[in-house]
Amino acid sequence: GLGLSVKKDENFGEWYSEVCKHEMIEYYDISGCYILRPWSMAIWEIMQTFFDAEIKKMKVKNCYFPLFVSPGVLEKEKDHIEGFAPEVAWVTKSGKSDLEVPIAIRPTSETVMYPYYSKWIRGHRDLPLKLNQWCNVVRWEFSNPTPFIRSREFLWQEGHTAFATKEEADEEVLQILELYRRIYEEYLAVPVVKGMKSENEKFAGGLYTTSVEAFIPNTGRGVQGATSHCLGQNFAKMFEIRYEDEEGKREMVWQNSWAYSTRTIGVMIMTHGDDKGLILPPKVASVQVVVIPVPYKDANTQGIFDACTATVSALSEAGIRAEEDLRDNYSPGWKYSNWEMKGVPLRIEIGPRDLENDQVRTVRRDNGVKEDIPRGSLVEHVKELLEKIQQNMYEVARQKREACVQEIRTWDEFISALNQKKLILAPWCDEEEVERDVKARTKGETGAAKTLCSPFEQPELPEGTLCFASGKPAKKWTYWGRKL
Ligand SMILES: O=C1CCCN[C@@H]1CCCn1cnc2cc(F)c(F)cc2c1=O
Ligand SMILES: [Mg+2]
Repeated sequence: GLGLSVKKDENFGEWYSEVCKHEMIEYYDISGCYILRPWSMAIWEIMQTFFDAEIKKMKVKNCYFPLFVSPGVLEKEKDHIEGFAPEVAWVTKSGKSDLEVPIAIRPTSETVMYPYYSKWIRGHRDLPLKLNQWCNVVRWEFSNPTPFIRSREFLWQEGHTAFATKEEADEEVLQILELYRRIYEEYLAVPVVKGMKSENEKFAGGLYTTSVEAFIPNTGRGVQGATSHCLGQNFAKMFEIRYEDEEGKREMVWQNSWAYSTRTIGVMIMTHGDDKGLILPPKVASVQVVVIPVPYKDANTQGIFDACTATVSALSEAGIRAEEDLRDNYSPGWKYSNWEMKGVPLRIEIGPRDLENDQVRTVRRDNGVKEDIPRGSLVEHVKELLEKIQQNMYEVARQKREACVQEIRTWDEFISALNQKKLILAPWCDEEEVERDVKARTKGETGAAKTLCSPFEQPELPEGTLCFASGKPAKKWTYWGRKL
């Protein structure tokens, strides 16, 4: 049928899968792989256009490294790879014959790129080196595949930069993190928390990891939105990436790496969708306004169609992404449901009365509000409406997320909040052993609780506040929760 077979609050997993199938993705015959159809690819491209322009302002250059990794190099990284080894996909044959040596498919590109960073970086004039690539990566994950959120192949950008000083690296980590916040909050209308990952949750190969964290109220689960790592000099040591400084001394470089992926689209769908389907934030909607004729038996049908076409061209000339749906084999009602399912943020209806009054009827997808606006002030009205929709979607999502935040002080309060699917803010002693202990004590079929991040914006931590889990003096406020 046309509608969704389940409600978002009743069966979130099934709801999400059905919503995704309304032209965002198609399931593929290899488990964990999905087809990105134009309706979602357009979202990826709009974000890419923004982010690519922003990193170019930061003097980052795009490049492209091979998909294949030779085993020697991949295994060079004992510590950070060993945990990931089961996820690495290998090419072992070509045609009928076995390859002499199996070749890995990149799950991330440090080991592909850094041998060449070592070759290219000789003197301090070669720094900073700032490269990015837009590509796919493959991680043969075994936990439940979810469209956009967890797939065996996904699209991302991965930035890899090298500096002479730690100060430069530290600064860039936060500049990139701010871009990730903007992608989520300004484009996807999804509120995120900026913070530092714990020692346990950070990228093991790096020095520290910062991230933007989202939260899905329906499931009470946190989801890592994007990461920006400072790698310190760890990879410089491993790959001999040194430069000759002004005094002729050979110094190791300081490096960062940072990524966001098509997971962003899944977080947006989960955050905004409702029981009528997708709701697209106007900033990332490939069709922001759909214009639908409402002909009436003997009324001036051609006049109505012409008004629709004129409306679309007026909006398009103003830079608004508008489309008319003049298909004569579907009723207006069917079209309303179809475009609501696809999440088009604003609908314009033009019927006989609208024609007479030289007006159009607008209907917002986010809150259903209808408004008749005169054709004369169409463009500025629609621009205003799209901005209001964008802002409203963000505010609503932010209020829903804030309603889930629970500040706790004791273990019992922690467990109770966890069972109520809350986003938990707790005073923590910041000891790795304690985080491992919390994971162990909260393990269950719905997954253990772990730290999401320690927010840069720290609430007041009164002297003498104790860690909720260990009873030791708390050092910081940290968000905890189950993860998607
Ligand atoms: O997260 C980023 C930003 C972009 C560049 N990479 C870093 C760290 C990636 C961490 N990571 C994440 N997943 C992995 C999966 C693997 F199979 C594997 F061999 C290695 C990794 C792995 O290193
Ligand atoms: Mg992983």
